This record gives sequence, structure tokens and C-alpha cells, in this order.
Amino acid sequence: MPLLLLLITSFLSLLLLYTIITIRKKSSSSSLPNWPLLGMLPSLLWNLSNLHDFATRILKAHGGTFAFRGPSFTNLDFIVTSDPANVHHIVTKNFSNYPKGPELKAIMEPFGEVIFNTDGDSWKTKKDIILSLIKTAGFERLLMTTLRHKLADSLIPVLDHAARNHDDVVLDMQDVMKRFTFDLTCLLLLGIDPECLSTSFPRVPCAEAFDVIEEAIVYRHCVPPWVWKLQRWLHVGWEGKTVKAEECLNAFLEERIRVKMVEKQAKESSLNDDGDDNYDLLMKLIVETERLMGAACYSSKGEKFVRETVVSLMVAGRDTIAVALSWFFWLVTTNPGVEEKILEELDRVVITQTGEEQGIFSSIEELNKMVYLHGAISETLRLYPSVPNEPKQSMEADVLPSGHAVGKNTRILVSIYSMGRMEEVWGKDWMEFKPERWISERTEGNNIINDDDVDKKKKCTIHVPSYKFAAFLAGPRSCPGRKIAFMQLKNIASCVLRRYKIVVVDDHPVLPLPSIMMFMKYGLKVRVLSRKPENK
Ligand code: HEM
Repeated sequence: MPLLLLLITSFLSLLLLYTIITIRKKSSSSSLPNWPLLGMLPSLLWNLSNLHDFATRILKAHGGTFAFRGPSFTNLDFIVTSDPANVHHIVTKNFSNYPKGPELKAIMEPFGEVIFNTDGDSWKTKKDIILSLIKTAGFERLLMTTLRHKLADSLIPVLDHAARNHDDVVLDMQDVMKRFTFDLTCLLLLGIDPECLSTSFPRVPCAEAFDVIEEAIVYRHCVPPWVWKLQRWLHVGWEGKTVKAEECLNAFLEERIRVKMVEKQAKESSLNDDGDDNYDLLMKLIVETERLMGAACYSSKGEKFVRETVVSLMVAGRDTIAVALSWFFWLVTTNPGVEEKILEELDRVVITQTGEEQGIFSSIEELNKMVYLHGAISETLRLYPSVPNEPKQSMEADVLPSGHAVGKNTRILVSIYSMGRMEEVWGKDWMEFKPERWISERTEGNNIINDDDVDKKKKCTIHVPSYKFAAFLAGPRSCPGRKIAFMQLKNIASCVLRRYKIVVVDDHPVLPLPSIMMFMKYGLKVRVLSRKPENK
């Protein structure tokens, strides 16, 4: 009997060893074994810690498109692509055949019916309202003013404190940016500052609730639906935490919406138009919603619609900016030549600014002059797009331009991360962080944009079609916040770089987290040194 047991154990160990070696060999040779019953799942799990680069390697080896086979007892097959022709087809040409699909709707349900998980008329209504709120001169002015105050009142004091105590204080720049963008987003959308970012780094329940919900969405992507549904029903595990987080976030938002309703009734006011300096986004959203639904229906459906629109904008504008800045600071500090050029450009553009105003822009015209900084940010988003993947689901069978057949209800993943690393699009030096690839001195031609630049002889930003540079996606579902995003990114980046030298802590591991957002797995641990002589 012990001999039999020994034989069985030895056989199983050998089988396990063989499996591991096979997966390793196949993974490094960029082809995936398709196991009976298990499909390609073992390789995926094996490479989970480095998922984005693993997908890129597989895609490069397969001409940009790959059909992944999940275990036979699940419904986990999908097609992943980084081929610009396929991407153009999916997100633009045959847009109506590739909605987000019902699965994503269920997965993102803790945030409610936000713009990211809705399709059809419901999506269109949300998009129209959002465009009417953020694509206005009033909102841009509000953003510039709020940003100036918030930089001066919270980011600079926190970084000054870290710089004065740089021997003792190590900051997680990703956490700093997440706190800053949460406060900023709440100020812009709700008119209140939750004060997440201060030297005491307080715990703020609504911000933590937001994080828990985001993590729950990642969790739901990784387990079969019946698992999270059962956990939710029992209120246990992540799902139990998520239910509480939803209550917390909703209570925070509903309170603000109710206060604004009372304010509106008291004022009997209509919305501010663009000429008004006191642009009030929440008031405008409530008025637009009433107009859309009729005042009588407002209380039942309207409040939910308003809350979900606010959440849509919080999801859209908070972590996208925070993660982009985290990668930007890491790339800049590890490429001193680039840092130097940004500082030189800042010297030229902000030469008139002194004292407290240093590095904080007051106008969009000034921001537009920062062409090299624009290139450095575009380059960051090419290599580390804030949203690394775009999920879709086919309605009907189709054939992609690459020749791959797509069945009805097939899951498709556009790998935005891999698109930024394709030699065919970016050249042999695709792995280099090179802001120069975004800059041209040509003064005419279709590939030049620099809308607001008066002097056409100045350096211009090169326009890359969005189905090649897809960090903001392309087609009808492309990001309407691109301009706003650049305004924030350039302003925050220049304010920080002009005043401080950011030094990444020795041996700090910088790795992407396999998630729906391009978070750094271990954050970005840095010391902050002041560039002001008196604080050195
Ligand atoms: C670095 C910053 C940003 C990046 C990289 C980015 C990228 C993207 C991407 C890839 C999408 C498509 C996502 C999807 O459909 O699942 C998207 C959608 C969207 N973004 Fe952005 N975004 C950024 C900042 C912003 C900001 C600041 C706002 C607004 C204040 C915004 C508003 C939106 C909205 C409303 C959508 C939904 C569009 C739709 O479904 O039609 N984004 N963004």
C-alpha cells in the first residue's frame, strides 16, 4: 500500500512538473498550450502578475490578434486584439455590433448604471448630458480656478512638508495623486472638498468606499459570476464589503444632491450659462435632468440619474489622472534628459511667474505653449495608458479585417496597452520614452494640430489617429474628457516639477497591477527635494 501511494504521488509530481515546464516553455515561446478541459487558463494564471506584458508578447507573436480559449466548463473564451485595423473596425466602423454587453453591466452594477456599462439609448442620453456639462467654457474656467486653489492649498503644502523632512518622509506619489484627484473631482462635481489630501493623510470614508467598489469590479472580472453573486446574496467576502461601500458612497452623494435641490428651490434659479463665472455643474445637471424627465418624474428616477451621472464623472476623471501622473513622474525621474527639457520649457513659458504662482498656469493659452510637456504626457499614456483594456461583446457574427471570425456574443478585448508597444506603429524604438516622437516643426499638413497656437512656426504636437494611439479610445465612445485631462495633467505636472525634484526610493519595485486601471502594484515610493535654494 505505501508503495502504491509512493507511485501515485511520484506520478502526480512528475505530471505537475511537466505541466509547469510546458507552460513556462510555451509562455516564453509566446504560444499558449490549449489543455483539455482547462483551455489556456493555466498560462493566464501563470502570467497573472505580468498580464499586460504577457498579452503584448502573445499579440506580437500572432500578428496583433489572438483567440483565447477558456476552460470548457466556463464561458471564458475571448478575442484580444491590438491591430489598429481591427480596433478601427470594432470601435468605429462597425460600432453598433460591439456594445459593452450585459456582462459588464452586471459587473459594474455596484456603481449603478454609469456611462461605462450602458449601451444604446441609455448610453446616448448619458453622453449627451455629460457633453453638455463638461464641453463648456464655464467648466474649463471652473477647472482652471479650482485647480489653482487646490494646488496651492493642499498639494504644495503636502510636498513642502515632505521636502522639509526629506530624510524622514517617504511619500507614495500614487496615493498622493489619488487623494488629490478625489478632492478635485468632488470640488468640480459637487462643490465640496472631502480633504483627503493633507499632511495627516486622513481616512475619508467616501473615498475609501470608492476604492472598495473599484476593487470589487476587478474581483468580479476574475471569478465566475455565480461566485460573486452568491457572496453578494450572503453579504460575505469582498461582496459584503462592497454592499457597505455602496451605502456609504450613495449616502455621501445623495446628501449633496439633496442640499443642491434645496438650494435650487430657494433660489428658484435656472442654470448658470457659460457667461457665468460661478459655474455650478451639479445645479446644471439637476436642471437638465428635470428638463429631460419632467419635474413630476424627477423624485423617483431623477435623483438616481443625477447620482449615476456624478459617479460616471468620478470614475472617468479621478484615477485616470492619478495613475497617468504616477507613471509620468516615474518615467520623467528615470529619464533625466527628459526632465531637463521639461524644466527648460517651463523656464521659457512661465518666466513671468514668481513666488506662490510658480509653475501654476492661469490660462489655457499658457498651457498650450507647453509642447514638450504635452509630448511627455502623450508618451506616458502610450506606454502606460490609464485604461489598459477596452472590453466589448459582439451582437452578431462578424469577420475582423485581420480575417478572424467573431461569433455572436463573443467577448473582445482591445488591448490599449499593447497598441502603444507595436513596432509597426511606433517603430523599432517603441520601448523608449521619447517625447520627441510627438513633436513636429512643420507648419502645414494634415498631421499637425495646435489649435490655439498663434505662432504657427512654433513646435507643434503631432496628431496620431486615435485607432493607433487609443489611450482615449476612438469612435463614438471615445473619451470626451481628453482636453480637460491634458489641462489637469500639464498643470499638476508642471507645478510639481518646477518646485520639487522627485526621487524614487532605491530598489522600489515599479510594476503595473493587473487591473481595469493602470495602477502601480506597489505605488510609487519617493522622496521629495525642494528646488528652492532655501529649502535645499
Ligand atoms: C488621463 C486621463 C484620461 C484617460 C486616459 C481617459 C481615457 C478614457 C477611455 C479609454 C475611455 C473609454 C473607456 C470605456 O469606454 O470603457 C474613456 C471614456 C470616458 N471618459 Fe475619459 N479618460 C481620461 C480622463 C477623463 C476625464 C478628466 C473625463 C471627464 C471629466 C473623462 C470622461 C470620460 C467619459 C464621460 C467617458 C465615457 C465615454 C463613453 O462611454 O461614451 N475622461 N476615457
